[in-house]
This record gives sequence, structure tokens and C-alpha cells, in this order.
Amino acid sequence: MEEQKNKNKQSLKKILSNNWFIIKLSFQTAPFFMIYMIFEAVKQRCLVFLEHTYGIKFVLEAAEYQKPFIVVVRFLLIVFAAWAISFIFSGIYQNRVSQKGLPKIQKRLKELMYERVKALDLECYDDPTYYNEFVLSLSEAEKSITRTHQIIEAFFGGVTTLITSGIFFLTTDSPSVLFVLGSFGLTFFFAQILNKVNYKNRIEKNPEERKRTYIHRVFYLNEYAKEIRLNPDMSERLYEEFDTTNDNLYLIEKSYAKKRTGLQFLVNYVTNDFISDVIYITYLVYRAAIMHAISYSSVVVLWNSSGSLKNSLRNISRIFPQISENSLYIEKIRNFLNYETKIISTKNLPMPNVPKTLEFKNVSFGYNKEDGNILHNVNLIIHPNQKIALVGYNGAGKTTLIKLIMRLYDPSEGEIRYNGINIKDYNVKEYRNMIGTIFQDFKIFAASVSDNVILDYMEDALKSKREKEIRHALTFSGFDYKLNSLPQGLSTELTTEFEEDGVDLSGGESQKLATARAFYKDARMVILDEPSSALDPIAEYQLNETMLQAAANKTVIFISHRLSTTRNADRILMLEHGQIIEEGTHEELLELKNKYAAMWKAQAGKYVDIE
Ligand SMILES: Nc1ncnc2c1ncn2[C@@H]1O[C@H](COP(=O)(O)OP(=O)(O)OP(=O)(O)O)[C@@H](O)[C@H]1O
Repeated sequence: MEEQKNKNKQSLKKILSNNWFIIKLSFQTAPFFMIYMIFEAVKQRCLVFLEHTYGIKFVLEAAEYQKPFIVVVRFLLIVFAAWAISFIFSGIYQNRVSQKGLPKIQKRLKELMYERVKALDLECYDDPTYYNEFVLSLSEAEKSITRTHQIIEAFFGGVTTLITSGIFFLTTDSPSVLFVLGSFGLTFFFAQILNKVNYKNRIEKNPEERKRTYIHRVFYLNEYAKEIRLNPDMSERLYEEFDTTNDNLYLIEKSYAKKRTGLQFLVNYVTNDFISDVIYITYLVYRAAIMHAISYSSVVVLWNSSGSLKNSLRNISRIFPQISENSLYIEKIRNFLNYETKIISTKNLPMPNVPKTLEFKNVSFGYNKEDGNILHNVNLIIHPNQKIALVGYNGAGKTTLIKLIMRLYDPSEGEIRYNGINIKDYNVKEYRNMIGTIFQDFKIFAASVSDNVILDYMEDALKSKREKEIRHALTFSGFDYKLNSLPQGLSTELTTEFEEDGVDLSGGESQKLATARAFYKDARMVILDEPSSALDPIAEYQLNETMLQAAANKTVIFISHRLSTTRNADRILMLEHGQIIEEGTHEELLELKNKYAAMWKAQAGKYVDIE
């Protein structure tokens, strides 16, 4: 907690610079909206002063000095006209300016953040602390903008009232200012403490709320629906988890209850209503009735305008805690935006024009220090156009190895070399572009069939020019049969996220579609992580045949648990506990009569049993 407290301590410079970040972004993105917003705040407060303070004084004095009634009527008509014009401006602001301006700023910040998300190293997703902050900063982005704008409005509105009412107070009864200032100082002090408590409470609740959101998602998301129905014990466990989460949230709230109530009492009553209402009215009546220092008209006007002055001071007093709290969230957004990608190119070398050898030189790798290394001292040479199969039991490190080839992570020790050069020295984008990868957990996007193959933004005209290549890729991956049955062919929208009549593909169909991406991308190296796990045996056989044909001039690395699909590979690498324990052709490995042979026997036995 102490650590959290220190983390929450920010210098004034930091607070201002964080808030300034959003203010600057807002002015740069929608300057007219921002200026209009300030104009609205100032205009509103001027009119309130005109009616509620100056107006009452005018009417009371007119009665006191027996001015003609028409003078009062004329004044009221002017006030009415001013409000009418003001409403026209407010209407324009609300219906035209604000509706365009605010979303524009929100969109700009989200765009900046999405750009960063793309550059985020995968290890950030593995680190729960970073992931927590990352989720919080994304969810806080829009709220931070709204909060900053509310603060700007409160500031300009407050200052306007302060100037207008302040002058009025000083010229009518200057000691009155002390009451208002006393209330201001105390409210400022306690409100700051209250805001810190509220922030701490939110941070503490964050992990529990994340759990609750996860459970909520599991119960409504399509992708969990089958599992939940088929595994009632799992839903029971989730119910229990849900109960515990709710209990924990209740306990957190409870632990803050006394402190919060006490502070709210101080902020909302003692420092405000009690001082400025109870004590101040007694003072005014004393000044008028006993000391005859001010008239009863002044008592009424001062009393009335003390309300608006008190409110503006209260709002101003809340600005500092508000910008401090806002700064804590903006700080997370800025940290996230300033995240320095670790997977970068050291020398930015261009890729060679022709396929070259890929080599692992004493490569070790671990996702984190606690779990230790997953890959241990791997040495491996893959020659151009070789077909390499990676096999091994679950958790052996096969996917991890291909993530290193893709440069999604860098080795903890050793080097991966392409053409004898450390892959870190190549331009990252160009290097990754050389490889077409389909992971086990590929995703089908809510987009058309062709967009799902291209995976790039492309004008419709260019897309139709590429139609032949797209169809080719889909034929190679065995999706052509399904494509022919789709009413709108390549333009068919997939998933029902955006289109009500979007098509949901089966697991095998999705896998074929995803595999087409690798065929479409003119990649020099194709990496397939279990490309046939969801396919039926005939589709699997066809995919293997076509893959070998289509990728004759490419290096192919594929992971498969079905050894029947890997037997034609030029080389099979068997991994166990992060090490290559056997290596050779299918026949050579059978000869060895070791782990691969045992695995093959076990699988072949199954086929025989089935037959
Ligand atoms: N992001 C991650 N953070 C921490 N550990 C991870 C991460 N991804 C994988 N691991 C761990 O690394 C080990 C190797 O995982 P990997 O996915 O490489 O195995 P695999 O051989 O591909 O397994 P499978 O055949 O089940 O797909 C496993 O113990 C896994 O729990």
C-alpha cells in the first residue's frame, strides 16, 4: 500500500503536463469545439450573474428607491432576450459542434493507442502487472478526455463567477469574503484526501472487477457456449469464483466505508453548508440588525450570491484534486503511448533477395524469470526450401520455437541467424514479411472472405485485380468447395459481428481459410502450427499434397501432432522439454527406435485399432 501511495505521489509539473497532454490533443484535433466549449461556460456564468445577482439588486433597488415599474419591466425583457440568444448558441453547441468535436478527439486518442497496441511486444501480454495497466489505460482513454473537458468547463465557469461575484462582494461587504474563502480552503483540503481514497479504492478493485468481467464474458460469449453447456462443473466453479469476487469487492468497499463517510461529511456538510450557510447567515443578520452596517437588501443579495460564489469556489477547489486524479490515469495512457518496443532492428539491414539458410545457434529462451527457460541451447540449421516438421508432446516448446523464428520474442541467450546474420539486424517488418505464419489460435476477422485472406487494407479495384490469386490460395487450402456454396463468393461477410446475415464457418473451414493466407502471401518461408488439427483425414491428406506442391520453392516449417502428416517432410525434429532430442527423416527416426519411433508406433497402433 505504501508503494502504491508513493506511486500516486506526483509533482505539480507532472500533474500539469499530463493534463496538458489531453488539452493539447483536444485543441489540435478539434480547436473550434474547444473554443466554443469555453465560450459556453463563460457565457452561462455571465448570464447567471446578470439574473441572479445584478438582477435581484436592480429589482430590489428599484423598489427601494421607488423607480417606475416600466424600468424593471425593461430590465427583465433585456435579461429574457439575453437568455433566448444564449439558448440559440447552446443549441448550436450541443447539436452541431459538440456532437462532432468530442468523438473526433476520442477517435484520435484511440487511434494513437491502437497504433501502440500493434507495436506492443508480446511479452507485455504475459506480464499481468503491465497487462492490468494496459487494460486500464485503454478503458480510461475516453473518460480521461471527458474528465479533462469537464475540468476546463469548471475552471472557466468558476473563474467567470469568481470575477463577477468577487467584485460584487468586495464592493458590498468585504468581510463576507472571509467566510467564503474559509469554506474554500477546508473543502479543498478534505476533497483532495477523499479523491485519493477513491482512487486507491478503484485500483484495489481492479483485479476483482477484471475477474468478474471475465466470468461475465464466459457466460455470454458465443465461443464459450458449448463448453459451458457440456461442462456444468466448470460453470459451478465459475459461479463460486463469481461469489468470491463479489464478496471480495464487498469487503474492499466495506474497508473504505468509514473513511469515505467521514470525509464526505466533512467535504459535503461541515466545510460547506455549515460554515457558509449556518455561520454566515448569522453574521449577515448581525451586521444588518445589530450593527446596521449593511441594509436588508444587501443581506438578501449577498446571501443569494454567496451561493453561486460558494459553488464556483467549490468547483475550483475540486479542480486540483480532479486534475491530480486525472493525471494518474493520463500518466498510464502516456506511459503506454511512450512504450518503447523491444523487438527492434539493430542495424535495419535489408533482406537478401533469394532464400537463405536459417540457423539457431545455442538458443535458449524463457517467457519470464520465475518459470525459467522453455528452450534450452537449441542448435538447428534449416536450408532454403526444406520441409521441416516439428513434433513432440504438448508443452515441448514447438510453438515457442516458431515464435522466436517470427521474432515475436527474442532469444534470452544465443542467436538466430538468417544468411549468417543475426535476425535482429534485419528490418523487422521486412523480416516478418518474408514469413507466412498460421498459428493454432488463428482468428477469423469480421470481414469478407477475400479480406480474411489478404489481411491488408486494399481498394476494391485492386482487390478484384487480385481475385485470381485469392481464389488460387483458397483452392490450395481446400476452401474452394465451401467458397462455391457461399452466396456472395469472395465478398461474403464472415461472422455476425457486423453483418446480421454474416456466415459462421466450421472449425475445419476456418482453418482452411486461415491456411489460404499463407498460400496467398508470397512468403519465402511458410510456418504452419498444426494446420490440419481441425481437418478431416481426406482434407488433411489433400492439404499436405497441395501444400508441398504450392510451397515447392519455399521453406516450410510445420508443427503437427499427427505423424502421418509429417512423414513426408525432408527433416523431422522431435522436441522434448525445450530440446531437440531426435532429428532426421521419418525412416531414419524409425531406425533409431527411440522416442519418435515409439510415438509413431502408438499412433499407427491407433489407426490399426480403428481399422
Ligand atoms: N506466453 C507464455 N507465457 C509463459 N509461458 C508460456 C507462454 N506460452 C507458452 N508458455 C509455456 O511454454 C511451454 C511451451 O509451450 P509451447 O506452446 O511452445 O508448447 P508446444 O510444444 O507448442 O505445445 P502444444 O503441442 O501443446 O501446442 C509450456 O509449458 C507453456 O506453458
